[in-house]
Amino acid sequence: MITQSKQQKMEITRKWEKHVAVFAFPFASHPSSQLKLARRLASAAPTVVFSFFNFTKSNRVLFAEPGWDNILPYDVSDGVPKDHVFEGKPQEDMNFYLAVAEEESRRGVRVAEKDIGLKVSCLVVHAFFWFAADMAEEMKIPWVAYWSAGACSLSAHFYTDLIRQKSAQLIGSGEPNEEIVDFIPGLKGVRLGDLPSGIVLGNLESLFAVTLQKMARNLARATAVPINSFQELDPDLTKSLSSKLHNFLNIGPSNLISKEKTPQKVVDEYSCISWLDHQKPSSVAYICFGSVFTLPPHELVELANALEETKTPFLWSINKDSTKHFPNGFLERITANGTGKVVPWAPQVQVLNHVAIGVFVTHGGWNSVSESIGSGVPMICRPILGDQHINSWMVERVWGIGSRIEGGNFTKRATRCAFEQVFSVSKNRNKRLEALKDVAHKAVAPNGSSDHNFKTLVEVVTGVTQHPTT
Ligand SMILES: O=c1ccn([C@@H]2O[C@H](COP(=O)(O)OP(=O)(O)O[C@H]3O[C@H](CO)[C@@H](O)[C@H](O)[C@H]3O)[C@@H](O)[C@H]2O)c(=O)[nH]1
Repeated sequence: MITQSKQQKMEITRKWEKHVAVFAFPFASHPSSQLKLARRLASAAPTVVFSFFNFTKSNRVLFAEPGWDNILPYDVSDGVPKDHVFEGKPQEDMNFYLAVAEEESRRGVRVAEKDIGLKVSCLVVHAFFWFAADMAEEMKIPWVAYWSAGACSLSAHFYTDLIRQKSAQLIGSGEPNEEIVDFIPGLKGVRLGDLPSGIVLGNLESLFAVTLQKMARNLARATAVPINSFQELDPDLTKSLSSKLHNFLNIGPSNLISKEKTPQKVVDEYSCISWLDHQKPSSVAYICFGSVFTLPPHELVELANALEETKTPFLWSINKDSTKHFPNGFLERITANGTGKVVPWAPQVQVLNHVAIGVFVTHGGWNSVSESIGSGVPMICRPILGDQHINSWMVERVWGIGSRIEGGNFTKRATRCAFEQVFSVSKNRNKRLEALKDVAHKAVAPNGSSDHNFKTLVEVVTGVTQHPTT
């Protein structure tokens, strides 16, 4: 069902020159990443109206702040049958939405076109929604497939068919995780086990894996494929994908885009910044596994024990429910001696930019990796799912700006080693990290590579020509 807010009804009465539909992938940090993109586009083209399709709950949070007259939120159904009881199966909620996403999107477009009185002239959708290729063709308009992560994961998915075909021989022998794949352009030497699940390992029949394979097969039909990265980070991958896709455009990282273009209020409800103000420079481990993931309880215990034993000051963003797995008395002890702070949410970008942070312990979600690079903070990665494995491989093996936890899981010994290593290096700062941070900032600055690519994207989406920034 598609709904409208009161404010929306008022905005609809305005006269717009064009109408662009944005389909968010309504899980984890994807809607917020796609709204950032919509805001950049909306501010570059103020006479164009954007209808933004997302779940009700997420729209309510994302659109709590007013100020974006030309982005109108539309709520879509989550596809979950009435009275359904969730059993905690993997990707259960995602599968319900994937089953209805095309129907909801088509219905959404009809409703928004009627409301606004203007046909949609471009589809800007999460790349997962490959069905938009058919919609755009029928509507004779451009399909812009947005990849909210890095070139490494997109590349791995793009070559799914080739990897499956070539790795059939590899998989038969020994431990498949360890097999080296040397035929993906720009990803030489990666192990099968470092590729996102659903390509050759994991459940290849799942709706999500099938969706990603269809995305890969259809992506060359897109008019543009913008990604949330900067081309200097992955020149070889960018070259390879640019030769296969139309307008493959690195337009990020979005966390460094100037505040005027995507303003957002910084909320520090749990006083993380003032706590960090009292810590020594480069001394604190910031721990966070993204917006949805949690560690298995036994690893959470190992990590907590290692923090206490090494007396490493830490700020840990973790959902309240998971804190019940902490070792006995852990919270009381760290609060009493002041070595740590545990919060259900932290203003991560501001935290990472704080001088007290020495390392980021992360799951390797793309936004977290980008934010760490943008702040020049080294990472200890413990990937959990999806692209996090390949992102973490890049962090350690290609960019040299962090390490993966030895053995893939937190143990007291592996965590101690990782802390010792990272804190000894950070005394004279990782030079590679400093260089990447600098390049990332230059890419999004006026006339930088990402700024330039974004102007091309604005022209594709809105038809409005963007001039070089003076
Ligand atoms: O206390 C917190 C926790 C998270 N965040 C923010 O939440 C986002 C988390 O994003 P990300 O690191 O990408 O993790 P996920 O939310 O897990 O993101 C999903 O989407 C990403 C982009 O496609 C993928 O790379 C991930 O694997 C996938 O899980 C970041 O912007 C963080 O700054 C906060 O601000 N405060």
